[in-house]
Amino acid sequence: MTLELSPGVEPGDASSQAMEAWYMDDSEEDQREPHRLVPNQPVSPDRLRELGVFHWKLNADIYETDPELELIRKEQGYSYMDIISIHKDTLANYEEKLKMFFEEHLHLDDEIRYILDGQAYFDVRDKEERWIRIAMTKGDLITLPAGIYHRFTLDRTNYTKAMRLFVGEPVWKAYNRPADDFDIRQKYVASLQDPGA
Ligand SMILES: CSCCC(=O)/C(O)=C/O
Ligand SMILES: [Fe+2]
Repeated sequence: MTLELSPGVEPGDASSQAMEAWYMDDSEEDQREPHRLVPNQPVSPDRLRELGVFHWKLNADIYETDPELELIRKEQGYSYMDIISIHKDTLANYEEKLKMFFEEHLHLDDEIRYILDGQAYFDVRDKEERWIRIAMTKGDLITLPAGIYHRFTLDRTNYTKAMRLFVGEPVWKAYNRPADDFDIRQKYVASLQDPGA
C-alpha cells in the first residue's frame, strides 16, 4: 500500500475532507460560538500553510492501529503521545483549564493535536494579527508552529477528545502574550517575511 502523507493532501474527496477555517468577527459573544464574519470570509489551507499551520485528515476510528498515523509519527519524530478528554466530567479543573487554553499564548515547541472524537476550535493570528478560526473535527491532525500566537476553545458541543503529540519529552508550558522576546517568536516572525529562510 502506498501512503500519501504530505500534509494537506487529503485521500479521497478533498473538498469534503478539507478542514474549514475563517476570519473571526470581534464580538464579545460566547467563545464557543463560530464568530464568523458576515458574509463569511474563508481561509484556505494554502493560506494556513503560509502561516506554518499544517493539517492531515485521518481515520480516527482506527487510531490505535492506523498505519498512516504510524508513518506520520515516524517521519515527523512524534515519539510522545497522550490523550486528553476535554469535558466537564472528565477533565480536572475543567473551567480553569478552558480559561487557560483560551488565553492568547505561544509555545517553544510545535503544538500537534489529533482530534479523536468531538470537535473544537483553534484560533491563530495571521500576518496582520487578525484571528483565524480553525474548525477541528474528528480525524483532523493539526500542527501549529512554535512561536505562533494562538488559543483553543471547545465549541457549543462542549466536548472533544484529542491526542497530543510531541517530538521527545512534552513541554506543556504556555507563554501568554506578550511573549515577543523569545528567540522562537522572532524566528517565527522572520519566517513569515521570508518563508524560504
Ligand atoms: C486540544 S489539547 C488542549 C489545548 C492545548 O493544549 C493548547 O496548548 C492550546 O493551545
Ligand atoms: Fe497552545
